[in-house]
Amino acid sequence: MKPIAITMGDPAGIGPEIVARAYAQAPELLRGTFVVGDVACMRRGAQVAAGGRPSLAVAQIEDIGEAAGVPPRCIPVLQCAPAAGALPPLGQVSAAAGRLAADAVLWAAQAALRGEIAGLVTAPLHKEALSAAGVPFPGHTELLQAQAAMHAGVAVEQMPVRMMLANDELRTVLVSIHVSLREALDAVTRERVLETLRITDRTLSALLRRRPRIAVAGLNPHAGEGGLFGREELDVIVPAMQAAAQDGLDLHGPYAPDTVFMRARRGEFDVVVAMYHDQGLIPVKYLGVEKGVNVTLGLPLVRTSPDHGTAFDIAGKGLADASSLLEAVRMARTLSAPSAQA
Ligand SMILES: NC(=O)c1ccc[n+]([C@@H]2O[C@H](COP(=O)([O-])OP(=O)(O)OC[C@H]3O[C@@H](n4cnc5c(N)ncnc54)[C@H](O)[C@@H]3O)[C@@H](O)[C@H]2O)c1
Ligand SMILES: N[C@H](C(=O)O)[C@H](O)COP(=O)(O)O
Repeated sequence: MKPIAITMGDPAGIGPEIVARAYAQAPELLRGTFVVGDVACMRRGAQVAAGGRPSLAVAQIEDIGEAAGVPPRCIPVLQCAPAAGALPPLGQVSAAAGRLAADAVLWAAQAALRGEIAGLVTAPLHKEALSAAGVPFPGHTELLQAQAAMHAGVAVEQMPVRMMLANDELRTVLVSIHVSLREALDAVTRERVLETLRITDRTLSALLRRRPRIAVAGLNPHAGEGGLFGREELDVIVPAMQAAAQDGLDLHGPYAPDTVFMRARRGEFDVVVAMYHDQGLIPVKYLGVEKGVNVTLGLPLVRTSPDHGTAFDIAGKGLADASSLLEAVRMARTLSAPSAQA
């Protein structure tokens, strides 16, 4: 079994401390993983996670093969880029921290695309810090899409990906992600909705080993109420669903966005396709940021992440919960099992 890489995230945030806490809380689950990032930042994270007790040791490894030889209760860390000159201050946006976070993700993406690791679990990075570091992508999803497209020698448009957020009760897949709400409305096109339905069906069929029951949220209040409150359902979403239904997809809706998540949570559907970022993510995060996992669908590699961000307000205070990161590791293991490959 190939190892899973855990990227450290933005070192000014809670990334390093939740990674260290995960190794302390769940050593069995973390067996066969290693961290990609900065050794000094991870040592600081391990001390924060220990909260005054002796912290786990951080063992610097030089290559992937060394991870398995690290003694128990040590965190294997691969220094993927030159070490940070000074530790980035906690809780602040900085280009230096954004650069360290990006370097780890780029390293792990390349390793995954070369087939050297089973997948990557990404601790949260800060999008403003990423931008300050000159990285031309808003988040992991777009960065990984670009890396995968380059690796495959195709244009980014030919490597369509989608964000899924999932917990035990609810899954949602988004038609668009890191764009303004105005742009998100323009992104509700027949082609994008159809592509989202197809990616959702393909990935969840592999995961569930049966066709998923896909509910589609409308865009407008009450899913347009027959055209009274907007026509996107009639003109865009239904035609996309009709095209997808020709391939046998199990589709339902479009339903009123304010009740479709409740219905899915009760078990009526396996997943809800949401028309934009907040429509889909609020219901999942509201159930608890400690439960959700972010999965990028459509990539030729496994990538999962906690559903929360860098939490600058609590970074370094020892308050951060590692549960979502642990769920992300569990999900990465499930998805990297041969039976789950789409
Ligand atoms: N996977 C990722 O890389 C990822 C995911 C979401 C957000 N982000 C980024 O993180 C940055 C900050 O985002 P935000 O402030 O909107 O959301 P956030 O999730 O960082 O914080 C929201 C609230 O939840 C709390 N919180 C978050 N994670 C927690 C944890 N593990 N334990 C305890 N409390 C926790 C925070 O303290 C804060 O009060 C932004 O740049 C955003 O884009 C990154
Ligand atoms: N949209 C995600 C969320 O709000 O949880 C988050 O920004 C992470 O995005 P990436 O996985 O692309 O970094």
